[in-house]
Amino acid sequence: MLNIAHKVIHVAVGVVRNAKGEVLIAKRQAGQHLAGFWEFPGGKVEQGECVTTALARELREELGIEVSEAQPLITIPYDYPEKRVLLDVHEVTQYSDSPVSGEGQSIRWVSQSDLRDYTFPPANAPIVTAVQLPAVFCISGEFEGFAALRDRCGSLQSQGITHIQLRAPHLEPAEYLQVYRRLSGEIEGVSLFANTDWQHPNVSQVEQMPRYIHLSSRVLRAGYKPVAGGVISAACHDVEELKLAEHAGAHFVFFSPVKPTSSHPNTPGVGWEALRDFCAVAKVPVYALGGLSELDISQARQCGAQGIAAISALWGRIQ
Ligand SMILES: Nc1nc2c([nH]c(=O)n2[C@@H]2O[C@H](COP(=O)(O)OP(=O)(O)OP(=O)(O)O)[C@@H](O)[C@H]2O)c(=O)[nH]1
Ligand SMILES: [Mg+2]
Repeated sequence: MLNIAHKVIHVAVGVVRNAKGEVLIAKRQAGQHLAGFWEFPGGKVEQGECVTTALARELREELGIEVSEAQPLITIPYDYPEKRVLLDVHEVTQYSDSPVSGEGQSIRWVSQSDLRDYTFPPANAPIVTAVQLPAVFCISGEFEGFAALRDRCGSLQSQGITHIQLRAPHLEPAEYLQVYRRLSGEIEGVSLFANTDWQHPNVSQVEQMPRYIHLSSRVLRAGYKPVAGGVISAACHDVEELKLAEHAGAHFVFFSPVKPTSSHPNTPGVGWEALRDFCAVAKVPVYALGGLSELDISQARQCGAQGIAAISALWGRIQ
């Protein structure tokens, strides 16, 4: 059994991409912990070493590359039966030399979408999610009529937005689903999340659930757990809701409000330190939400978030 007093092993892990956007993975070798699983390269942070120095050293040893720039992507605390690890994952944004197998391990370049075909250690699922998610997530604001909604989403897509949550509290449930389905069919290439706040889903409705589902905190607190198979996001305002979200199988969450926001004018922002504390305990990627724009991505990342989500800053921006 795991001795709770066991020291947490701090591990520096790197997401390395090539010019095609493929990600480098390596196979753990016989004799290593979790032998046979694919992993992202990296290794243990030594005593007195900072995580970025450890990352550069491990990637030099394992792949023969020189890392000159890396950005935090996600931290994952995870308890294996035999050890506790903290995976401190960084996106390697600049490196020199081509990666080669430095320790006899198999290495492979894999497209983002094919990562799902590989078997990673149990702690790694959120890394795969984080690699596949963008830094910016749009939540829809007001719109008048379907054509305006579709055009706005199309415009955002042409500006590089790939993930949108359809938030339309003014629509009745049946109309919401109709608009959602029609829009999904017309904006290919965008992952469109259905906000379940339009109803308390029950078992019969689960059958026709969209592939991308967003759970509002009200739905979360009602104990709703979607059937497996879709991609699930959830809204959280505190760690209690985070635990509910993780229990419901959420692949990623939104944490709000980081700053005061026009959609919730009477709620003060909780601030960056609260975001940092939240991200430190989250086992899934976190989007900072509330009064933020793309100018806040770097600060959000420094706090351990995946990036920012926004209504006002993105929805109003039409080319
Ligand atoms: N590098 C790496 N380690 C991971 C990942 N996922 C995961 O659970 N781990 C765990 O993190 C721990 C430390 O990683 P490591 O074994 O690569 O450390 P290392 O390079 O210093 O290896 P060594 O002890 O053989 O010298 C291991 O228990 C490993 O199973 C991952 O994606 N990459
Ligand atoms: Mg290693």
